[in-house]
Amino acid sequence: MSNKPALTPMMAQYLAIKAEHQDKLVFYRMGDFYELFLDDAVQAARLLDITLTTRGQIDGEPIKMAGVPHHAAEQYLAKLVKLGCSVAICEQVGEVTGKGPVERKVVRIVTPGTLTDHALLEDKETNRIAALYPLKKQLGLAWLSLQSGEFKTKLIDIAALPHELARLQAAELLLPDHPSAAVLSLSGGNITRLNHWQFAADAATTLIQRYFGSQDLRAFGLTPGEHDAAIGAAGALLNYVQQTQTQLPQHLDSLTLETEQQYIGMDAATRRNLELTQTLGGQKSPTLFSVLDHCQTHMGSRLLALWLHHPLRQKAQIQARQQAVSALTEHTTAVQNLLAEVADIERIAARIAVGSARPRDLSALRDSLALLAAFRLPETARQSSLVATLLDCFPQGQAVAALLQAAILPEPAVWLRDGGVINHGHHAPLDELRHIQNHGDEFLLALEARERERTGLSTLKVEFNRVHGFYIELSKAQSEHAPADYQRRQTLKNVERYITPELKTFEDKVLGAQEQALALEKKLYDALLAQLQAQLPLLQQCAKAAASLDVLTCLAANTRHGSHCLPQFVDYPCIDIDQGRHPVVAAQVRQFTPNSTRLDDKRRLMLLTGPNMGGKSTYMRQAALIVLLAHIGAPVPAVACTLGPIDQIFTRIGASDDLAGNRSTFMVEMSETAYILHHAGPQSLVLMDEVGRGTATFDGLALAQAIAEHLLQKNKSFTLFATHYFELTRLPEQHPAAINMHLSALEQGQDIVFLHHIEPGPASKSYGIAVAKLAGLPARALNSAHKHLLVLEQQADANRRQLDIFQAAAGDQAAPDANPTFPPDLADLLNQINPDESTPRQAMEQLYILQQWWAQHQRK
Ligand SMILES: Nc1ncnc2c1ncn2[C@@H]1O[C@H](COP(=O)(O)OP(=O)(O)OP(=O)(O)O)[C@@H](O)[C@H]1O
Repeated sequence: MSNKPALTPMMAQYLAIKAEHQDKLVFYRMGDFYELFLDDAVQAARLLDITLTTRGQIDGEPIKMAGVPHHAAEQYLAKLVKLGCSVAICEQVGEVTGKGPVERKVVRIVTPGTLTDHALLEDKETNRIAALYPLKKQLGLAWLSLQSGEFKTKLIDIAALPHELARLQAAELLLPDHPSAAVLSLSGGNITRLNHWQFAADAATTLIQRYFGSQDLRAFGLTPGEHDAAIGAAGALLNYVQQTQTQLPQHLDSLTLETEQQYIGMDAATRRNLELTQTLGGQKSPTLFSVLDHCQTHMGSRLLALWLHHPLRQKAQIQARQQAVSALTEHTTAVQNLLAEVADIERIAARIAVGSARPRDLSALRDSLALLAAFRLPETARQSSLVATLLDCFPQGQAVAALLQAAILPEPAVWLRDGGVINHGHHAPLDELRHIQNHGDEFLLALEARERERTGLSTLKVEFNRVHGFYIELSKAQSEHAPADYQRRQTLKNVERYITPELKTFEDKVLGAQEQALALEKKLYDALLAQLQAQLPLLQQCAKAAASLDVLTCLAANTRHGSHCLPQFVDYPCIDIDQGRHPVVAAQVRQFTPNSTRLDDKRRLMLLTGPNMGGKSTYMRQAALIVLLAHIGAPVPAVACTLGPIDQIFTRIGASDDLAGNRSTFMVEMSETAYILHHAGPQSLVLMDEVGRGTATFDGLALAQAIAEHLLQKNKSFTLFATHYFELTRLPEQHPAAINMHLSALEQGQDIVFLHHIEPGPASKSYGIAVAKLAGLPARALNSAHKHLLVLEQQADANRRQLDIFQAAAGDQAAPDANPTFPPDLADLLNQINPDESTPRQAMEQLYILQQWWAQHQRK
C-alpha cells in the first residue's frame, strides 16, 4: 500500500483542469483570488513579480503557489498576454455545498490574439489573430479581429508572407502542427500550434457554413478545391475562437475573400520605410498616422490606421470617399463635436458579444446611440451618397438606446456585483426589493399605525432586535386581546412579543432584500446582454458608420492646415504632383519648400542627386505618401495632383542590419532590391535611396547602374532613384526615359544653405564637408578635411591630365574609339594610376582604358 498522502480533493480538481490546459497558465479561482500552482506559480511569480509561497504537499514536495487578487486580475493578464502567454480562467461555477470543492470550469482562455477586455488592449490598435495553412502548393492566410468583427481570408504567395504579416500585425498566429508548416520559416511573434486536423477544409467548411447559416461557401467567393487552404485557415480560426471564448461570438462579419486587386501592394520594408504607423525607430510618432489622426473616437483612429495600410485600387471606391470628404468639409466642427461624445461602440459591441460588457459600457452605449440617432446634417452633406448611407445607419440605433434607457440607471455602478445598475421601473420585483431596503422604516411605522387601529391596543409597538428579528410587542395587560393571527414569539416579564404572517414576510424580504436584489440585478443584466447580443449586427453597423464618419471628417478637417487638393485619377500612366509637401516633415519644420514630381510614360526614372541633408529622401517619400494618401481617398498636401493607375509601392531606403535574421546591411539591401526587381511592374512606384552604398565603391556603382537599368528596361516602373554616384547621372544619355533632377543648395563661404528645391539636371557638387560642419565636426578635423580635399582634387586633376593623354589616344569614353593606340608597356600605364586617390569616376575610366589596352594587345 502506498503511504503517500492522498491529494486533497481541491488539488485533484486543479490537476484535472490543468491537464487539459498544459500549454497555458491556469488562473484558478479561490474566493477573492486567482491562484496559480506548481510550475505555473513559478512562471507567474517570475513574470509578474509576485510572491511565491507554498501550500500543502504533493509526493512530499511543497506545492508552490502564487496568487493575484480577482479585482486586479486584468492588469496581470495584460502583462502576461503582452509577454506572449495564454491564460485559462477557471471560475467557481457550482454552489458551495460544504461537501468537496466547489465545481470549477475554465470559462475563458485569454490569448494575445483573442483579447476583448479594454484594459488589455491598445485603444488605437486593432488586435488581430491570423492563421496560416500550407496545403499542397497553396498557402492560405485568414485573420479576424474580435473587436471589429473583421474576418477575411486569402491565398498568398509564400514570398509575400512577410509582407502580409507586416500588414496585418497579428498579435497571434495559428499554425498547423505539421511538417508542412516548416516551409514557412517564421521567427518571433506569438505562434500557437494546433493539431493540423483543425485546418482540414471539410471540417472548416461545415463550421463556417454553420456559423453564418449559409448553404455554400460560394457566397463568400470561396470555391472548394480552388480555395481549400484559405478555407482551412479560416476554419481553424473560428474553431480556436470557439475554444478560447467557450462559445462563438455572434458578431463576426461575413467571411470575405481578399484578392490582390483590391489594395495597393506594399511589402514589409515599404510599410516600415514610409513610417505609416511606426517610426523607423519603433516609436508611435511622428508618423503619417500620428500627424493625420485627429479622430475623435478610438474606433475612428483604428480605422484610419487600417486605411493607411490598405490604399484602395478601385477608382469608384476612392472617389466615393473623396466626395464624402468634400461634402463634410463644411461640417467638420458639428461632426467632431458629436463624435467627441461617442464611446468606442465597436469594442463595447465586442464585449457584449463575449458577455463581458460592464454596466458603464452599457450606459456609454446608450448615450452614444441616442446622440448618433438624434444627429442631423444639412442636405448638402447628404449629396455624398457615402455620407448619406453612413448617417442613415444611426437612427436604427434608437431602439437599442431606448431599451438601455429603460433598463440601465442613468449613472450605473462600475461593477455589477455592487448593484445599482438596473434602472428603477424596469422590473417591479426589483423595485420592491429596493423599496424595502430603502423604505423599511416607513413600512414599520405604517404597519404599527394600522395594527393599533385594527386592534385598538394602545401599547402595541413594532420593534426589531438582532436575535429575534421583527416583532409586535404588547404589554402583559393588553396581550390577552391580541388578535388570533398574532403568533407568540417571546414572553418577557412585562411584555409579550408576536409575529404575524405579514411581518414575517416583511422580515424575510428585508433581511434577504439586498442579497436578492443583487442576484436579481445580475439575472436582469444577463437577460439584457442576451437581448443586446441579438442586436449585434446593428451595433456593429452603427460603430462602423461612426468610425468611417470620424475618419472622413478627420481627413476633411486636416485640409485646413496648408493647401490640399483631392487628386484626379486618370487611366494613362502618370504621377503628376504639383507643389507637393511631405505631410510629416512639413508638420515639423518651420518652413517647408514644396516640390513638384512629374513622371509619365516617357519619364519613368528620376535620378536624384544633391548634398547630404539636401532633402532627397524627403522628396522621394513625399511622392510615395501623396500617392498613398490619394488612394485612401484623402486630400493630399499639394496644389494639384493627377495620378494614373498604381498597383504597388516599393521602397529601398536606408540601411539596417538584420542581425536576428543573420543578414548584414548589404545583404538586407540586396535582398530588398531583388524583391523589387522581381515584382515591380509598369504601374508600380519604386523609391531607391542610395542603393549600392553598402559595399565597395566600384561594386556599389556597378550594381546601382545595373539596378537602375533593370528598372528602366525590364520593370518599366515609375522610379525615384537617389544616389551619390555622380557617374550615374550619365544614365539619361543612354536611356531617354531617365531624367536628372537635383535638390539645390547654395554655398556661402565654407557654409552651405539648403534650398530643398528640386531642379532639373544633376547636382554639381556634394558639399560633404559643409554638411559635416553643420553636424558639429570639430574645427580641427574640418580644416584637415579641407586640406585633404585640396590635395585629392589636385591629384585628381593631375590624374585627369594623365588620363587626358590616354584619352587623346583612346578617344571619348562614352564612345570608345574602335582602334585606340596605347603605350606598349602595361607597367607605364599602371604606374599612372593611383587607386587610393582616384575618384570612382576616374577609376571607372581607368578600367575602361585598361580593358581596351588589353583588347588591343590581344589582337596583336
Ligand atoms: N522640402 C523641404 N523643405 C524644408 N525642409 C526640408 C525639405 N526637405 C528636407 N528638409 C529638411 O532636411 C532634412 C534632411 O532631408 P533628407 O533626409 O531628405 O535629406 P537627404 O538628401 O536624403 O540626406 P542624405 O543624403 O544625408 O540621406 C529633413 O529632415 C528636413 O528637416
